[in-house]
Amino acid sequence: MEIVIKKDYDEVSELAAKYMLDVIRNKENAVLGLPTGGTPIRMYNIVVEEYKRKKILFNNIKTFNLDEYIGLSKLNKQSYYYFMNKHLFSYTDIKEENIHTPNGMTKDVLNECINYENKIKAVGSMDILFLGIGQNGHIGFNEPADFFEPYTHKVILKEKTVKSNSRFFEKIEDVPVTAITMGVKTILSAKKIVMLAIGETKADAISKMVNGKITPQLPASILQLHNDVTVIVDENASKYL
Ligand SMILES: O=P(O)(O)OC[C@H]1O[C@](O)(CO)[C@@H](O)[C@@H]1O
Repeated sequence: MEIVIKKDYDEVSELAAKYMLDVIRNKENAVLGLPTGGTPIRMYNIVVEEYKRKKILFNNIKTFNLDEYIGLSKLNKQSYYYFMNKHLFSYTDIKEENIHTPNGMTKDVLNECINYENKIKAVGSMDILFLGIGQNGHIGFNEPADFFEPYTHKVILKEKTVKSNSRFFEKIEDVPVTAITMGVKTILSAKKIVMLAIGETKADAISKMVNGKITPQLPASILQLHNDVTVIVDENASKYL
């Protein structure tokens, strides 16, 4: 695991964006795995700026998002599909059929999970996957648990996650308590993984992920098994390393 400590959010975002831009420049039909949350927003801004300077194209890029809330439609402002459009896709020439997020409105969640997993397998593998990390060490929506869930699955969100994500909603009761997420094997199947973490609230999870034992109680620790992971943190998130 390569750890890169940067001064602040801007520097973390610039390096993360560089990883994304390098992949897009070198492979016009690259497959990107993408996160939501507050952390990657500046990275997406930088990528959009580069697109606007006509330096990159998205027309053959395929994307797979890590997760989606169950019960929120694509038109819902809190859905992760909406988030991705707002921060990245709507500025680019990406084709709608190349954008993939789990369908949170499905009537058959199990079937949707299998379909999503198959769609990822069908493209071979993600060239690069970006991750944030929850304060409890979750990746995607893989919450601390007694065992690792390998493939795309339904998850019941932890109270801490619902509370933390309630900052994006009007009131906490509006936060969905279930979601569909890639599993840990899905995540590990990406050729390269780049994790971004900002702030002291992530420092404990980052330290356990890097130096602790591999355990489903800290899902991000599974990344120790991948041979090409870069973790980009600001000074605050590196506090316990
Ligand atoms: O970047 P943030 O907002 O701190 O979120 C961290 C993590 O939490 C999630 O938003 C889900 O709770 C993840 O998608 C993300 O990796």
